[in-house]
Amino acid sequence: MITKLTFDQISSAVHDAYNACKDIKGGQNAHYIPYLANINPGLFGISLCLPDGRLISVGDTDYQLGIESVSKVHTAILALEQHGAQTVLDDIGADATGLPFNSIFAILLENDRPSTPLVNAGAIAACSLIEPHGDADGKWKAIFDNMTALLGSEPVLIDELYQSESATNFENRSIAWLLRDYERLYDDPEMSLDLYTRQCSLGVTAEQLAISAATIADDGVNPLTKKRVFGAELTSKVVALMSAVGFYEHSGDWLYATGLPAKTGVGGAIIGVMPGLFGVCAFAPPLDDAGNSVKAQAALKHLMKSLNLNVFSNTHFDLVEA
Ligand SMILES: NC(=O)CC[C@H](N)C(=O)O
Repeated sequence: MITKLTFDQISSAVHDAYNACKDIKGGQNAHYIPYLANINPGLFGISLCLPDGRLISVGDTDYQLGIESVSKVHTAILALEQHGAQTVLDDIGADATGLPFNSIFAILLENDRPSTPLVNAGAIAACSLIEPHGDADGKWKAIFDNMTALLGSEPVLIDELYQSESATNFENRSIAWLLRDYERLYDDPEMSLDLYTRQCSLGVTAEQLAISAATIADDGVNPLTKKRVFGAELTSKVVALMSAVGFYEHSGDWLYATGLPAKTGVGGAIIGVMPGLFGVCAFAPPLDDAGNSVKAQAALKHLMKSLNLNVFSNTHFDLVEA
């Protein structure tokens, strides 16, 4: 079924979601990363980007937030673009772990495979896969440039966050060396870990993240810059990865409740992709027990319900002029 929607109707739905959720309490900032523990828990914003580049933004959508695990999507895209879908499946995997994002147990259960580039193990493995092999500066440039192309503008490294994470990421260090032992890291472990930590420490706005989500929804063409960032055949792979594990151990519940393929980060952002329709980002720092923003989840759930959209249903919308 095709629903006709105007820009104003979509804009109202975004504003309604904001107003309905702005007073929601609950959750707490990521406490294990000192920088994130101290950011203002009251920040909240939603930004939605349409394939024609029009943006609808409400709230704190120009606040520079820590991208954290949302960056796993961006670097997975780069690994897919550089190596192809089959190599990423063979070398990393695409399975949901059903376990927390930093689970070492998941690596053991998955018979030595990192399992998916959207959990910590697979994301560190993805950084190890990025070309040019053995060249930390060259790899960082590739990760940064790819991120910039997806966002449509440059992110900014939040040095304090990078230092904060580097000083406390002992679990991720264990993951990197365990993968090394299983021959599931494809470059130097400390270098791969550092690249991962650095990409998680990039500062981006909710608006930039919505544009990157819209680039995925738009089959790899950035709706603002109009530049092709990745091959259209990769969209379904990226959306499949996000659907399978975007909310870690809560991924099934999320997808069942909302029908929105999405990916969270402990900085409080969630990006959502409706292929062909829009990319969206909601942001609020307090998290649930799985590390997913409480308020951003509520806002995206509200939005999907009021637009009557679901990736598993046959309702699509045609954007029409009023
Ligand atoms: N889920 C997340 O956003 C986790 C990212 C964080 N940098 C970590 O590795 O723990």
